[in-house]
Order: sequence, then structure tokens, then C-alpha cells
Amino acid sequence: MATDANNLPPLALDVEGVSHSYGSLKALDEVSLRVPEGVFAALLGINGAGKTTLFSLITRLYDNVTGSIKVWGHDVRRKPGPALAELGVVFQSRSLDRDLSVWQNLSYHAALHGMSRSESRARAEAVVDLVRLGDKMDSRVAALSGGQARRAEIARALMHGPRLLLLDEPTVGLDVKSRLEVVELVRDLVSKEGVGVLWATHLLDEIRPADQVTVLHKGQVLADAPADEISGEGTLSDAFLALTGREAAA
Ligand SMILES: Nc1ncnc2c1ncn2[C@@H]1O[C@H](COP(=O)(O)OP(=O)(O)OP(=O)(O)O)[C@@H](O)[C@H]1O
Repeated sequence: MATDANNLPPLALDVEGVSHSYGSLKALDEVSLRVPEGVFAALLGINGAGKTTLFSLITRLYDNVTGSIKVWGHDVRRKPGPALAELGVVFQSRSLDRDLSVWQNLSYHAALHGMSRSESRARAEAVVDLVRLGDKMDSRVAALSGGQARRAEIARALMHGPRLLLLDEPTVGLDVKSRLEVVELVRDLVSKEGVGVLWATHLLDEIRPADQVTVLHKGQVLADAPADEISGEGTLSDAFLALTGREAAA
């Protein structure tokens, strides 16, 4: 892993003091978080915490008017092109075209990123192997299982070679086996490919003790530390309930 002059790994994502309101509702309040290179970071929050809003700001669906968001050093407002080129996203709702094959979905995405057809075919073959769908390239998405379709979405997000991957509750709706497969797959990408991952979830069993965890609740960061530090002597579940319960009662 590369390091900077201060011996710190470079940041795949650097969010500083970002707020966002929908009318009078403050969905994010001065949120800051960092995802270093090659780190699996969890954004943990119950429904309505603000996870999707934060993703919408990072991906430029919404404009962040306060604070700053940098992807591999590129400010998403001032340098959206280079920032978005480094960013792969798996949204909460399914977004592959079910009537098209895996290859057609991947090549469409590659064309949007300016990749040539030969370049995209070679890359597609590499990424379907990474997500263990090597034999499904020409299958229609409608013919895939839920877990396979999710892995195909991850393949699409990887097509243009991003070094930061955002996944918004990617295992929702999957059975236990498929959930575990998707989690393992993304962890492999972190360790083997060195991508930084921000994984939004409300499922505590997807988080490991060494993972960096940002607890988001009602738009505020209540904790930002490795999971085992947040857990202390107890479980992550107890710590999470204590944090969010106190905030909810305040
Ligand atoms: N387009 C919108 N207009 C108005 N309010 C919104 C909009 N989108 C989200 N909200 C509100 O902003 C807050 C944060 O929502 P957000 O979807 O970001 O949370 P979340 O953590 O992703 O929740 P979930 O897990 O349910 O998707 C919630 O109170 C939600 O009702």
C-alpha cells in the first residue's frame, strides 16, 4: 500500500463537513468520514439515517453546497470528471436491464465511460471472472438468481477500473448464502485489488471487528472507529443500540 509523506495511506474517499437538507429536514449534519486505500469501511445506520443521501452527494446526483467530498484527491464539485472516473457504484435498487445479457449491460456502461469495444470485451471478461460469473456473460439478467444479478451489478461497477466502490445496502433481499457470497466477494476486491469500499448497511453481521465503521444516525456521525473499538467489552449490536438509542431519546 502506498503512503504519503506522513506515512498515511492515501484516501480513496474524504468527506469533510457535509450537510444536506430536504426542505426543513436536515438529512445530513456536518458529516465527515474517510476511506483509505484498500480498506473496507462500513456506513452503519438504520432506515432514514442518511446513507443514501450521502451516496447521492458523493455520486453528484445532488450538489454538495457545504463541506467537501474528494475521491482520490479529486473534489467532486470542482473536478467531477476525474472524481467520477475513480468511482464505482452499486445502488440500493436494482439497475441492470433485465432483458439484456450480462455482456450487453457491461458494454453499455463501458461505452458511457468512453471505452472501445475491444477494451470493454477484455475488461468484461476480467470482471465477470472476479465476481465468479465467468459462465454467465451471455445470460439474460432475468435468468440470473438474485445473488448472481447482484454480482453482475458489482461487475458493471468495476468495468471502468474505479479505485473506490460505493455499495448501498447491496445484500438487501438476498438469501443468507447469497449475502455471504456478495460480502466475501467485495472483501476479496479490497484485499486483492486494493480498492477502497464504503459499504452502507444496517446489518451488523456484515461487519468484522477490524472494519472501519461510521455510525450514522439522523444525519449525524455518532461514532467513527474500528468496529472492535466501538464494541468495547460488549457486542457491536449493544454498542450500536446504546449510541442510537441515546440519540433517539435526546
Ligand atoms: N427526496 C427526498 N425528499 C425528502 N426527504 C427525503 C428524500 N430522500 C430522503 N429523505 C429523508 O431524508 C432522511 C435520510 O434518508 P436516506 O434515504 O438518506 O436514509 P437511509 O439511511 O439511506 O435510509 P434507508 O436505509 O431507508 O434507505 C430520511 O428522513 C428521509 O425520509
